[in-house]
Amino acid sequence: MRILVTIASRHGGTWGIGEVVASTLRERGHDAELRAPEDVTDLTGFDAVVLGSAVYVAHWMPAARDLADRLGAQLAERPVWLLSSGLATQPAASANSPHEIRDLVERIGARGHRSFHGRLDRSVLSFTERATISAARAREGDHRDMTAVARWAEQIADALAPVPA
Ligand SMILES: Cc1cc2nc3c(=O)[nH]c(=O)nc-3n(C[C@H](O)[C@H](O)[C@H](O)COP(=O)(O)O)c2cc1C
Repeated sequence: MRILVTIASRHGGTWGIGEVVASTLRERGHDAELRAPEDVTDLTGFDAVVLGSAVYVAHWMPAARDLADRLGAQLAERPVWLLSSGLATQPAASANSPHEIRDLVERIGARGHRSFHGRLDRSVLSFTERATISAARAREGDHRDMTAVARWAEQIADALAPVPA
């Protein structure tokens, strides 16, 4: 199947998660394309979509939210999986606007949503970002679990092409 993996990322950490999703889907025989949401204008030709975003100040990035708004009807016609990447240490239910994700899951009938730990490198942050993050107790470093990402992508690959009984 032809699968679009579209990921909003500011500093590249979530994009790297998207790369692992796309390469895992390819290893499982799918034709996966990785694109930034702002480069996606139409879903024609794609059989399924993985849409994801880094989380900043409790929200998905505008480019990912904008894609969900612009192409909501087309997303609703296809199998869609959502992913978020952030460093929130609170339980998922009290962090990162779970109601927004829940609304989106319902609106487009997404098959699922998965949160993955992200990456924080203070040296690449802007002055404003550093000021924002200093109030939070976010741990510096790369906390991405690419094995877990690949496993999740394998489940998507299998759901789209079930092994015949
Ligand atoms: C200014 C700033 C605000 C952030 N806000 C959140 C947040 O609200 N929730 C969260 O889980 N992670 C938050 N993070 C952590 C990022 O989501 C994490 O670093 C992520 O991996 C960044 O992805 P990117 O490299 O794709 O941009 C924040 C990071 C920064 C620098």
